[in-house]
Amino acid sequence: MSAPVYNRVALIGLGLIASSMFWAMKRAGLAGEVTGYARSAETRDTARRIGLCDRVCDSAAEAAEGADLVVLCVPVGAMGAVVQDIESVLKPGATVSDVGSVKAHVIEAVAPHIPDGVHFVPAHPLAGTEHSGPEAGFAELFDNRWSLLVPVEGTDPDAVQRLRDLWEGMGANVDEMDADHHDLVLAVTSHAPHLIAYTMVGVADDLRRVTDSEVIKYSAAGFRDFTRIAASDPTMWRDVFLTNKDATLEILGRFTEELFALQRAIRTGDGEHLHQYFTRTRAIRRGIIEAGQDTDAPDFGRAKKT
Ligand SMILES: NC(=O)C1=CN([C@@H]2O[C@H](COP(=O)(O)OP(=O)(O)OC[C@H]3O[C@@H](n4cnc5c(N)ncnc54)[C@H](O)[C@@H]3O)[C@@H](O)[C@H]2O)C=CC1
Ligand SMILES: O=C(O)C(=O)Cc1ccc(O)cc1
Repeated sequence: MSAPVYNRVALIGLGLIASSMFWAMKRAGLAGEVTGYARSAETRDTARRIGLCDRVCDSAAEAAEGADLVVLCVPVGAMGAVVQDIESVLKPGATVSDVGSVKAHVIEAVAPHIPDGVHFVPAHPLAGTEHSGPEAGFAELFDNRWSLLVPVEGTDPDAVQRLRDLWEGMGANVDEMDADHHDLVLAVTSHAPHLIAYTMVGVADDLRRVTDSEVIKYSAAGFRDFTRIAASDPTMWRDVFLTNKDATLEILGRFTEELFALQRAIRTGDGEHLHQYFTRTRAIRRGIIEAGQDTDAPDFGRAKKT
């Protein structure tokens, strides 16, 4: 057990990430008391029933009042509204953080509502599953995964270090990045791939009407991964695409160009083009493995502990 990093932590939005944070903090004794708030009474009841949070509150302000760390764990599009509910109760010296999958938009929506004397340190754990809600979380979710901190310029280094201590205590490896770079990297590694998975499952579903259940019955591993990813929470992913619009469109534009080139190679029988392309992508995968950065799970973001 470590010494607590924060005496009081408030989790706003009790879904997969908040519940995993709660169990991970408890596992390592990182917080004295953890309060929680969820918008729906049903989620709050579930949280109370399963012992998620030391105290489940009926408003975000009640949960955040007196907290040393408040973590916004709601969909990216809801962050701005949630911080407005709590801004008047934030304690001087407290830190506000978030776990949103997009950073520039969250900073734009949240930073104007952070009172003087309160620190704001945005974060993003690169770990998740296709499941959501208060019962989806588990203490090991962040073990040996990256968590990215995205502090705005001029942020108190002690506040950043303390949040780093918390994430490391929850098992994660921590790096710092600026918001625009984060959003571009995530568009390539997470956001565009999710959109492609959604599309591929939609296409297969259309086809299923013709081929009956064969598409699912005989699906190989690649397609199974697509169906897992495409089962992710619709609200969360709608918000990701609407708030990381420019970077996602940039990557999708490049993707479409390459796809058209491959499509043309197939149509014209240009085996040389296909072979060269696949040789290049195979070398990339092998390079990743040799560098010790392999993902050893079908999901995303595992990093080698150094
Ligand atoms: N699911 C994943 O794999 C990952 C998600 N994230 C980010 O973490 C955040 C939370 O995601 P999850 O825990 O997966 O979601 P979730 O769907 O499991 O939980 C979200 C919670 O926020 C609540 N909520 C929704 N709108 C709200 C509002 N307007 N006001 C108050 N509460 C509201 C929901 O009722 C629910 O309790 C999102 O910003 C997401 O982008 C980050 C890393 C991985
Ligand atoms: O389950 C998967 O494959 C993921 O990609 C999990 C995930 C989803 C969203 C994030 O912002 C970070 C990680």
